[in-house]
Amino acid sequence: MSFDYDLFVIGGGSGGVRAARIAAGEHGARVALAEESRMGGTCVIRGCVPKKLMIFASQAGLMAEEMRGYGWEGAQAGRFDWEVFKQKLDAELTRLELIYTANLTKSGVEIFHQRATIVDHHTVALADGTRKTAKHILIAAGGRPALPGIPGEELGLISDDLFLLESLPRRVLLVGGGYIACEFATILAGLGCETVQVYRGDAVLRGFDRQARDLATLQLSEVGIDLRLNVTPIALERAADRIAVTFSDNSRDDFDAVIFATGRTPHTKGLGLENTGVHLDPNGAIGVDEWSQTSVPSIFAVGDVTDRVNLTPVAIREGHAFADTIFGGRARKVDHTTIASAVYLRPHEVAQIGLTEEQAQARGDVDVYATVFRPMRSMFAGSNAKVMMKLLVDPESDRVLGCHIFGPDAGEMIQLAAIPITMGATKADFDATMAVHPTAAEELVTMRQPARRHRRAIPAQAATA
Ligand SMILES: Cc1cc2nc3c(=O)[nH]c(=O)nc-3n(C[C@H](O)[C@H](O)[C@H](O)COP(=O)(O)OP(=O)(O)OC[C@H]3O[C@@H](n4cnc5c(N)ncnc54)[C@H](O)[C@@H]3O)c2cc1C
Ligand SMILES: NC(=O)c1ccc[n+]([C@@H]2O[C@H](COP(=O)([O-])OP(=O)(O)OC[C@H]3O[C@@H](n4cnc5c(N)ncnc54)[C@H](O)[C@@H]3O)[C@@H](O)[C@H]2O)c1
Repeated sequence: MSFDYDLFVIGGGSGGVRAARIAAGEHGARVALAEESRMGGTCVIRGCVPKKLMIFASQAGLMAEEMRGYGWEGAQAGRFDWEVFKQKLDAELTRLELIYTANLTKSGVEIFHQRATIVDHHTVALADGTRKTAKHILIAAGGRPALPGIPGEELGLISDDLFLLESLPRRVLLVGGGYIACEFATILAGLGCETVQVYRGDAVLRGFDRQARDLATLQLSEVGIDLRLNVTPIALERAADRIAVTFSDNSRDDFDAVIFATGRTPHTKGLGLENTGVHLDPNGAIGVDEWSQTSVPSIFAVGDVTDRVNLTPVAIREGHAFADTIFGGRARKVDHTTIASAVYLRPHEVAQIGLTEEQAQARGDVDVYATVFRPMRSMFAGSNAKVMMKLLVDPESDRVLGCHIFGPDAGEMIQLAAIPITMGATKADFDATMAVHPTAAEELVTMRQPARRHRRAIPAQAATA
């Protein structure tokens, strides 16, 4: 049977673009890609990139405060001009979008700037009504913000909207305690908005190491965010030009904007999957095996649409491995077990790789090398901000099971620590590494004594046997 293409990719985000570029450019496959919005997807257009630039923009106040502590009398952040920033941001995103498009075209990928849906195991329909056939279809449709399902939620915004605002809200509510809520609370407070964040749990960033979570929770309050824990909104109403919110503790408050950062769901709705028999997980994610293959042999899926680990480098790696395996004659799987990530808060970031202390303890014996201290730079300026470094070590093998950092540029630090940890480094390897002085990161190679040792309790019967 002959097909129009060897591969048709649905979605021009991190995973789709990489798969298409490698399949066509490196392995000579005939590839087409459909993107219904802007090329580059979530990361480039409404995620990692604009978010990180906003983080950089938001730290002027903290920097000025620190510099006053160094003797720069009267140092002030000045007035932030959202319009100026947004013009520059738009130009930068357009530049990146064009680079993504040009790289695909250079690799020989045919691009369709429209929505695609699946008709059958080898056929895709484009929004203009044309149909294309392909030996393989790759779904890289990403994820979408999920709303909590409360009355009046249509009055709220989602993270996508934040990059399009005409002006910044004076008083804003962020709902959620995950990556996006914490990063955007930090950004908006840093840019001068009166920021309230509500989270239904007792410490933000569930899933991270508890000690790091506690420090992050404290920091959010210390940078001026009104963080309210164990509470969640139950209804939104329009009140003149504001939004009135009722919370689970019966309190009420008014805001200029409410932003829901209550998780993301795989973007599988309306994709035509019912025409294929592709198996979906209960949360709507596309079920795939270790080769990113769905229950239909000709259809594959990578990235957030599979809800494995929803991070850009993971989507990219999955797309690349798929292209190498199917078109490059090089079978490659992605190891999802040890993946570093960072939450870009200010002044200190949260970064992690491997097991948390709680997970390591549940797994068995673990030695915890941890230190919490005031770093030289901010302490000199009079700040109480604390840094945490933690290594979790298996006492039997000496292997480092996890590393957690709360501190300035923790994301940069964890990237480097991730190399030896992914290679299987032991605590002795860390100890053998000469420190770089004076840095905060040197603590990672100078912690000699465990702060605590967790030992699995031996059941009484086994102990006496
Ligand atoms: C605010 C925010 C900040 C983030 N920050 C970070 C970060 O700092 N670091 C990090 O690693 N990750 C971050 N992420 C997560 C990261 O952006 C995603 O994990 C990553 O973009 C997933 O890539 P993907 O290829 O799976 O999907 P996407 O990048 O979402 O791409 C999917 C594309 O498919 C298109 N599409 C969907 N359906 C169709 C269709 N039927 N036809 C045609 N086109 C279609 C969409 O328009 C979209 O462009 C962030 C996410 C958000 C929302
Ligand atoms: N720095 C980064 O790498 C980065 C940044 C942003 C996003 N991301 C990726 O994007 C994903 C999505 O981010 P996110 O912050 O939206 O999701 P998340 O899963 O990290 O957090 C969702 C938050 O919303 C809360 N929540 C969920 N349903 C709720 C409800 N009904 N009512 C009240 N609260 C509710 C959860 O308790 C949680 O605190 C992340 O998991 C991550 O994979 C990564």
